[in-house]
Amino acid sequence: MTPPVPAGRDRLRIAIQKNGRLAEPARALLASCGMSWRESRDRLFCYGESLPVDLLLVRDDDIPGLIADGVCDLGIVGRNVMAEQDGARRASGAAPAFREWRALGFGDCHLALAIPEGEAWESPAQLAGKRIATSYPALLSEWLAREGVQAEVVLLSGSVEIAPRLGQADAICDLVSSGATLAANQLKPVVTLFESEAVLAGPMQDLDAARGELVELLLRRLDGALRIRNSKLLLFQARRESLPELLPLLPDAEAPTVMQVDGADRLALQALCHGHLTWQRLEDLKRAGAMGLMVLPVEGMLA
Ligand SMILES: Nc1ncnc2c1ncn2[C@@H]1O[C@H](COP(=O)(O)OP(=O)(O)OP(=O)(O)O)[C@@H](O)[C@H]1O
Ligand SMILES: O=P(O)(O)OC[C@H]1O[C@H](OP(=O)(O)OP(=O)(O)O)[C@H](O)[C@@H]1O
Ligand SMILES: [Mg+2]
Repeated sequence: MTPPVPAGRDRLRIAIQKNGRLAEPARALLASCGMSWRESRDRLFCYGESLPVDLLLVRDDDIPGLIADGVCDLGIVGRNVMAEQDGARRASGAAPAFREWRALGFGDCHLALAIPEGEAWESPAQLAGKRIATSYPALLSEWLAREGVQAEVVLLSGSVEIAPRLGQADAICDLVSSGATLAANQLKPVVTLFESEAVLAGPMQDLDAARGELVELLLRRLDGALRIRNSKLLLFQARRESLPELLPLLPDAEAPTVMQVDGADRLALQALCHGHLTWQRLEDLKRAGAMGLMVLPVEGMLA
């Protein structure tokens, strides 16, 4: 394994999930910012080749703590994990030690309270004295306190949805994405406690000067990558009189570039669209007078 760089290092270290849902998208996002790595044989540490930015491959639960301890500078982790650990620190009187630096737009899910399908839901008050199974005790306890409900929190590290069937709990509080796991366990969601996605997590304060510049470069590239993630460049020609009908069909476009085509009664237009360019929209544009429509992927962008 490549030896860890000693403290006071001028390289940047980013922790990402080793395996699991966020592992691949996190790597892909960093790679789209121009990073490449040499992997160690044990695949726990990746030495940055194109930039002095190394990766630490870990369990997602460890990422906020690694940032808090200064072992790594930044991390990519679910907002749910960060908020839970932040809540646990708050409950124990510890100061906040990490914060969300950027929302990354993948790993969407939410933390929901769910009860057996056959039961009626009226209000949180009906949970008084009940047992609720969860892997998110801090977030659940904070919600119960806000609602003024006293219930028993049953801590499980996984397979939470099965707890009611096993007689371990009366309700559950767990992550939901498609809702398939709840449905398969005859549970229904009744309250959303928390909305989550993957985030870039970092310390509360800015990084020291040596690594500050590297972080700025990284954030600049990351912001560019996030901005163009769903963006497409739209090219077409049109007659000037079609513009009033065409432009309202491009509400998500940055001010389109309009050029006169030499020797023709035509304009050439170029628009960077940030929303989804559906076939329907392209057909609407064609009907409104767009000619020779072309949709191009955007590879990179620096604001
Ligand atoms: N069903 C889901 N759909 C979408 N995103 C999810 C879903 N479940 C979890 N996530 C998000 O992905 C993150 C990682 O989920 P994963 O299941 O890979 O974690 P894990 O089993 O705790 O992994 P690790 O082995 O690293 O501890 C979660 O913390 C959450 O932010
Ligand atoms: O709404 P759905 O799309 O069904 O997703 C929700 C499920 O996904 C996660 O579990 P995961 O599959 O990661 O299993 P684990 O909890 O055992 O890690 C989460 O804990 C839920 O159980
Ligand atoms: Mg985990």
